[in-house]
Amino acid sequence: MSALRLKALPPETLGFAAAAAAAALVLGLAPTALPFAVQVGLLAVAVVVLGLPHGALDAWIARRAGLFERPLGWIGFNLGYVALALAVVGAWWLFPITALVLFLMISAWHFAGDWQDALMPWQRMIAAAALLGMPAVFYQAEVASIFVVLSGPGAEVAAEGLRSVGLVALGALVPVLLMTAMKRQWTVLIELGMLVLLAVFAPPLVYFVIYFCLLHSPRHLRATIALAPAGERRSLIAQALVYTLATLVLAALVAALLLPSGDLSGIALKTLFIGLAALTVPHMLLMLWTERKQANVPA
Ligand SMILES: CC1=C(/C=C/C(C)=C/C=C/C(C)=C/C=C/C=C(C)/C=C/C=C(C)/C=C/C2=C(C)CCCC2(C)C)C(C)(C)CCC1
Ligand SMILES: [Fe+2]
Repeated sequence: MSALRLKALPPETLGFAAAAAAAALVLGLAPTALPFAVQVGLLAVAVVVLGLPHGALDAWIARRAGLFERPLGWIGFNLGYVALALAVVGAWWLFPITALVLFLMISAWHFAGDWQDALMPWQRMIAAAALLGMPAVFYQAEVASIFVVLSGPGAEVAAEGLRSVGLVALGALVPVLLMTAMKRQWTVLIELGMLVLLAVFAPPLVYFVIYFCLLHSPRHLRATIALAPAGERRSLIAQALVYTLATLVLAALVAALLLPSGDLSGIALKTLFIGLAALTVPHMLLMLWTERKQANVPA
């Protein structure tokens, strides 16, 4: 067996694995260490600081890929992005449970991209289904009550469905893990293995925050920054900052207009996840478009 050299692993794999191991250990020993309101606070801060910036470079990616060139094109891109995001918020308002289910499906597709270069499409599908399904397998009541906050009574059905998907995906993940071990794909093996461990020991929001903010977002950010010429990196960071702040202002406005006052965790949870769902649609469409363009397939 070839030696596993930690230095050869991508930095986000190391950071994610270390955080997952620490969280699993602490929460395994003291399962009630993090009250729900603290988990929501953690999620909010981490998503803003580490999660949002990975989409905040979308305008830069779009320009680089040739989606627009002139200032008018830039305005059109921004308006189109916001319009798509608002359409998702509208759809959630009208059809909350269908929107939640679609969000889960689109997210699985999007997160499968984290293993684009390492796994075959069917393996990626299993990995993504397990990634989203595992919290519902190990913490069904918690996932059901989060879904009810997001989409109202009746959304427990989505948690039950997700649990079934998670159970099947967990079974199917075993041969995928064995194959990655046989092929000595240590990065994927560590990431998927630590996800399983984390899903068992960490409550769903902590699980999600560690995956999304320490693996998904940094991987995407690192790939984007690597594309930029060294001289452009400063302006890239400035852009990420401005777009992140703009997103916060927009989210606060939409939440203030649409959400009735109530308990703070519920409002924060709704703003965060419905906000992420809203941003996912334009964010993912852009990723799809640029991938197709790179692969030279007509979009
Ligand atoms: C460019 C632009 C902008 C910005 C943007 C951004 C900043 C973006 C971002 C983006 C992003 C940042 C995205 C994200 C995504 C995310 C996702 C996709 C998520 C998902 C999730 C999930 C699916 C979850 C699930 C769950 C729950 C809910 C509970 C528990 C359990 C579980 C985990 C299962 C603006 C608007 C300013 C303007 C225009 C242009
Ligand atoms: Fe993403």
